[in-house]
Parts: sequence; structure tokens; C-alpha cells
Amino acid sequence: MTRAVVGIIGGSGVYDLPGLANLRRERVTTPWGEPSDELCFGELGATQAVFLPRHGRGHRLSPSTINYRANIDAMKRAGVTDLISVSACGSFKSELFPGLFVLIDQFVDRTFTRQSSFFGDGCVAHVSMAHPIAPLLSARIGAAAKAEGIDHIAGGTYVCMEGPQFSSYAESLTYKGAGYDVIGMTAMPEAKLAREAEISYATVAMVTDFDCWHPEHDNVDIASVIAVVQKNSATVARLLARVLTDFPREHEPCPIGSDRALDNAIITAPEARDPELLKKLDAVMGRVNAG
Ligand SMILES: CSC[C@H]1O[C@H](OP(=O)(O)O)[C@H](O)[C@@H]1O
Ligand SMILES: Nc1ncnc2[nH]cnc12
Repeated sequence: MTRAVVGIIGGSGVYDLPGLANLRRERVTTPWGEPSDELCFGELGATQAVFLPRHGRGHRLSPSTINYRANIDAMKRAGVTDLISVSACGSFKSELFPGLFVLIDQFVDRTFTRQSSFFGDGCVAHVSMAHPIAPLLSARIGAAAKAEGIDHIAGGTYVCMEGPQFSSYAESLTYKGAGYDVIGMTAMPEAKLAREAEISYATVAMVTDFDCWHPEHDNVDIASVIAVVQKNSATVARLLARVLTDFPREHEPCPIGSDRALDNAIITAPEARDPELLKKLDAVMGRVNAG
């Protein structure tokens, strides 16, 4: 039995988590560098929660320079079993309107400047990303949204661009034509790293704009994104509070094995592994090393 600890990574406009009891902030250092900010530990009901603002308080960090490895490693060290990622996103479909929450089930990774793995020379691993979202966790978010009467839709493909510039019109039309639902700049490599760290992961993406393809809507800009996030900040807080209040005590084994992703993923022979890299992997590989 593993005690459930729910991590929450807040995106643009979500820099704290209201309502946590016994709040404690702690700077966690990791072998991968500094996380975006101090971790915020607390409880909601009987559930232990750990909150981290992805861009840091004051939104200091760009999507390209966020230390995603440090953020996920810090969550792992904090005992997080289930991680909810909150993101603002642009929409490629008229029916996905600003203010709607999309419970993502697929990603397309178009980032190209980021460290996207904990593994590498000296310890090579290939985890499955066929189904990047932990279905029970996402279903819990859906149930909480339903119980709170919050507009949401289950399922959607999020294309992660490098940024920080928004897309060109041609790019926007291309993504729309490909059938993608929403776009953002941060879910990758966050989701990949969570999988490598055997943390069940789910993304709740709040639609903030129609990017730049929609003939009847202005092109996305920061002001419009932040206006929508601020207008809906109480709704985000209410959704997360309900998820946490209703969360089971014990971590539910993930039906697609996201919490056991390293079983059969590491290909480097034990005797060929680099001890220095293994040291850095102490948290990420904790379960497999413990046997
Ligand atoms: C502030 S607009 C662009 C910015 O917002 C999204 O951030 P997050 O996913 O952390 O909510 C998007 O990915 C960009 O980083
Ligand atoms: N249109 C958009 N493109 C990329 N990231 C976003 N975050 C919010 N809206 C976005």
C-alpha cells in the first residue's frame, strides 16, 4: 500500500493553491538543478498535497527554460504519486471555447530545446508514451468537475510547441488541419519525465483563446490569456479542492502501469551502468532499485 500524495503543477496565472491546511514551503534541491520555486506542502481534507508554480511566483521562467527535470524529480522526492498539471491553452475547435477545461488524453511533442529524459548514456531507458495520461487520475478530475458543475470535456490532443512566440497563422491552420484540439508550450517534456519517474500524470488544460486561426476572434496575446485565467481562477481552485477532498487515501494502481513504467524499460546491462548517473537517478529509480 502506498499513501497517495497529490502533486499539482500550476501554469500561467496559477501561482498558488488556496485552501491548503498546515501550509509549509520548502526549497528542494535535486541532482538536476533547481525546481521553478519552493514546493508548497499542505493538506486538503485527508489528502496530502504538494504544489509548485511551473513558471515560479511572478512568472519568472519561460516555457523553454523551465527545469522540467528538477520539477519532476522534486515532486518524486516529495513522495508524489499522482500529479495534476494545470495549463492554459489555445483552442483549434470552435466548440472548445475559452473557460472550458479539457482533460487531455494525448500529446504531440514539437519542442526541440529541452532536456526530455532523466536517462541517457550510462543508463538508457525507453518508457512507453503510447498513453501518456493516467486514466484513473483524469477520471477523478472529470468526476470532480461534474460534481462542481464545471464545464469540461474528457479527451483532447494537446500539441506542445517550443515557443515562446505564439504560432504563425500557417502553423495554426496546420495544427487545426491535423485534428489537434489545443496548443500550449509546457506539457512536454513534463509528461514524459513524469512517466520516467513513475508518477501518474494528468493534464487539465483551460482554454484561454483561439490561437490565431479563428476569423471571428482576435489573435492570441498575453492579455487575453491572463484575463481568462483570472476570470476562472476561483473555478480552478474549486476543481482542485474537490479532487483533493475526494481523493482516496491509498494510491490506486494505474491500470496502464504509469506507476510501474520502468519495469522492462531499462536496457543498459547492470554492469555497464554509469555510477554517477545512477546516483542522480536515486529518486526516479527508487522503486526499481528497492527491488
Ligand atoms: C501566458 S500565455 C503562454 C504560456 O501559457 C501557457 O503556460 P502553462 O502551460 O504553464 O499554463 C503556455 O504553455 C505558455 O507557457
Ligand atoms: N494559443 C496558444 N499557444 C500556445 N500556448 C498557449 N497558451 C495559451 N494559449 C496559447
